[in-house]
Amino acid sequence: MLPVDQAESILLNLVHPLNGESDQEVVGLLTASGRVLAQPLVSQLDFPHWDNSAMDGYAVRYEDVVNASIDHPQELEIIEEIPAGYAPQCTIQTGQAARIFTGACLPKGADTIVIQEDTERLGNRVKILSTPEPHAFIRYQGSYYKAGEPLLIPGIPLEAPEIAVLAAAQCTHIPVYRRLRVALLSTGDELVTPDEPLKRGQLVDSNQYALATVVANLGAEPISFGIIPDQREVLKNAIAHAIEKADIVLSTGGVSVGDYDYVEEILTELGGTIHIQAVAIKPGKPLTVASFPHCLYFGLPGNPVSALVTFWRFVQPVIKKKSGLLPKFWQPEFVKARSLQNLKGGGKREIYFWGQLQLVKGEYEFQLAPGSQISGNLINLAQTTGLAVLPIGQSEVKAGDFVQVLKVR
Ligand SMILES: Nc1nc2c(c(=O)[nH]1)N[C@H]1C(S)=C(S)[C@@H](COP(=O)(O)OP(=O)(O)OC[C@H]3O[C@@H](n4cnc5c(N)ncnc54)[C@H](O)[C@@H]3O)O[C@H]1N2
Ligand code: MOO
Ligand SMILES: [Mg+2]
Repeated sequence: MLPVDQAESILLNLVHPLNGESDQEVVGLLTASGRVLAQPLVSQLDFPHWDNSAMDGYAVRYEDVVNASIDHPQELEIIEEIPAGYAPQCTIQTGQAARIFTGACLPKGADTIVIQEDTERLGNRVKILSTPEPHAFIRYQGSYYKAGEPLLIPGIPLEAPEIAVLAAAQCTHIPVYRRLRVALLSTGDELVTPDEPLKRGQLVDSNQYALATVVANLGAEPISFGIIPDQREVLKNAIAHAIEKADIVLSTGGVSVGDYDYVEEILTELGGTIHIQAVAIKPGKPLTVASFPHCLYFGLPGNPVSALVTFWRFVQPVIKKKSGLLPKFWQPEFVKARSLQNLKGGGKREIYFWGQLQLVKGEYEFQLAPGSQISGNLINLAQTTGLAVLPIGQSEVKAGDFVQVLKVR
């Protein structure tokens, strides 16, 4: 059995991220959400594009209002009104001001904005009732970003803030990495689909649906191969087909030591290189990983909790890294949390307990899912947001003590 951290580093070293040139496609602003930027973005626009006012008020020359106060108001002549979107025509001379609104261009000659709350309007004149700071409320051209500098770097996920930047930069054709194709297949003679009547001994294939969900949530494209019976040749054909179609294959079941556990043998027969056969993790020990020239194959254990735990711990960072994301976006996120229950360790495997991670008064707490923490029990897996980890050699975490927790959503 490989230690968890060794298995993780083997896996991450096997990942060849998508190529920013050959694996890119172009999407629009409204379809870019959740995608990963594939090329650096540079704008030819300064931000702000023009010197402009941050407030509704009057554009003035600072020297004209330097001694203004309620007792000694400074009176200026208003020579132009400048709403947002309008290009000012006049130059402000000594003794003059322009009426100006938020976002409107600063007129030539003016260097300061006086907010309208500090003024009194008298027809085409304005009394300035207090001295502003020099350059007050001016948003200078290029003060946020100068044309030609790097704006967005490849490998970042595109969400609302980045899409706002892309829109503002008039980038309407966005180069993103293509979606990863992730094939899913469930092995097992006992399995039926959720809409089939259950006969004695049968079980619904829940893994396929769980995995399709987590894969899609990562922005990849799940390709379902359905349920494959425990028949060597049928399974071999299905696996061969999946490897051909996908960047990553996730099968569940058939990786332990039972007579019908064929996955590893088939992977070897198909020319795969086996990198991992078992990991010292509970649940999830029989995790099997093989590589093919264009595909990475994960044989996840069949038990529903084992399948999801090994997905979260090993497959998720692999999918993220392969998708083109920068390391800070694919590295697993562990947090320190106060355990609300005793967690019992022991044995030869790193133990993953499932439950809820909640932030209480600035500190994480881990609430163990009640009921049986056994890999066949998917019922108490609902609402899992974190996995508390007990390393090998640690016999327990007492209620109230801290434990490392892997965030899973
Ligand atoms: N003698 C030993 N037996 C087992 C060992 C062992 O070391 N020695 N390891 C156990 C561990 S740990 C696990 S985990 C399982 C893994 O088994 P497989 O990956 O071979 O999976 P199966 O045997 O096919 O199924 C296990 C279990 O999961 C249910 N299952 C399978 N597929 C699905 C699915 N798509 N959706 C829902 N549930 C599924 C299946 O019915 C079985 O109950 O092996 C132990 N055995
Ligand atoms: O590894 Mo198994 O997943 O312990 O039940
Ligand atoms: Mg088995």
